[in-house]
Amino acid sequence: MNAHLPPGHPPVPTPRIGVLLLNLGTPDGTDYWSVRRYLSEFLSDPRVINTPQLVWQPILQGVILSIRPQKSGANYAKIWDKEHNDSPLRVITKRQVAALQQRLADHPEIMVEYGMRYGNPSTAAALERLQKAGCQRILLAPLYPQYSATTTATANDKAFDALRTMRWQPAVRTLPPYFETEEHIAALARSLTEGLAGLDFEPDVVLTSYHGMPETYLKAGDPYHCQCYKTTRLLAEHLGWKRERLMVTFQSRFGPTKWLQPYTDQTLKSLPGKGIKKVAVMAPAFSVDCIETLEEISIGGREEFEHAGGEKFAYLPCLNDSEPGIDMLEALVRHELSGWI
Ligand SMILES: C=CC1=C(C)c2cc3[nH]c(cc4nc(cc5[nH]c(cc1n2)c(C)c5CCC(=O)O)C(CCC(=O)O)=C4C)c(C)c3C=C
Ligand SMILES: [Fe+2]
Ligand SMILES: [Fe+2]
Repeated sequence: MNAHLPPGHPPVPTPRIGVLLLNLGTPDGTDYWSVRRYLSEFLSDPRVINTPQLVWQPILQGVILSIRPQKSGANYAKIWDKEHNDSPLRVITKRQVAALQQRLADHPEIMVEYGMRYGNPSTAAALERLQKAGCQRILLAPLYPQYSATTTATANDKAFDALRTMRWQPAVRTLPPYFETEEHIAALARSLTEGLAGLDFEPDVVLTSYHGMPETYLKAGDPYHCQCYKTTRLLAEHLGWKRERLMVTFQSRFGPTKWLQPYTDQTLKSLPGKGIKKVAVMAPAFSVDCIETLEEISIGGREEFEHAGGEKFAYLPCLNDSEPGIDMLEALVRHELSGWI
């Protein structure tokens, strides 16, 4: 095609279609400065922290970023992927990209990439790669099943910020929240059933532990809370379980304000006293295992539960690049690309 271009004309790539998996991001290392850089970018996002920047930045840059990177860095070190010397969130996301690219092999024009909202690889760099490779149509796929302004919206915002600067801007679509889709619920059900089959005990209850958020965000209209409860209800219905076999809790509290309740840590501490001594925990707000699941729940939650008298504890991994997880991603992506492929 380029053979007919006049001298000096920029090359014209063959048109392709991009699928950009978007996730939250993670530090480049477990050292103080890597974690500080990441947390500073993350916690400076007004979609995440609603306090006016004039008030918030001195608190963040002064108090929080003096202490938290050390504590978080030590926690990241507990779960760091030694083989790849990288964060599990990035390692698993890369595997999702490779698996999805393979599943879409019947469409060689599709190019799958990933970008992070905070840290590396940035959303802007990923979009530039896609655009340079000739992707004139791009599906932005924030990998958060439940919508929240603190996750889905800010991931899309970041992508749109980058698109604003492009002379040849691709057409874009965004993946809607997929918490209630048949594909998502079926994937969770399969993953849960397979996870339970691998245990040497039958849990009295399964906790569906969702990342929390300040209660004020719910009151301001963020639908995340309701979408979490609906995910669990649909999962119970799909499995034919009594709803009480699944509990909804919220984890990863940050700061002194009231967050969505019931809290996962307090629930785990209280269950043994109520005679519930065997539990399994899954985390359906996370598409990929990360510090919040591998450290906070699988290590910390287990300790809290056992310390309170719990006898059996299992953490069931996220969908990650498992077969049910990639089946789901493939189906969601093919659906969203309809008319383009
Ligand atoms: C006000 C603070 C936070 C809100 C609101 C929030 C929402 C939210 N987050 C996720 C998914 C992830 N969060 C992760 C880490 C993380 N989250 C917060 C704070 C808020 N999250 C902090 C401070 C951190 C950093 C870790 C730490 O210092 O303890 C991650 C994991 C990143 C990793 O590197 O492994 C994910 C994923 C969701 C779904 C969500 C929705 C309400
Ligand atoms: Fe978070
Ligand atoms: Fe609600």
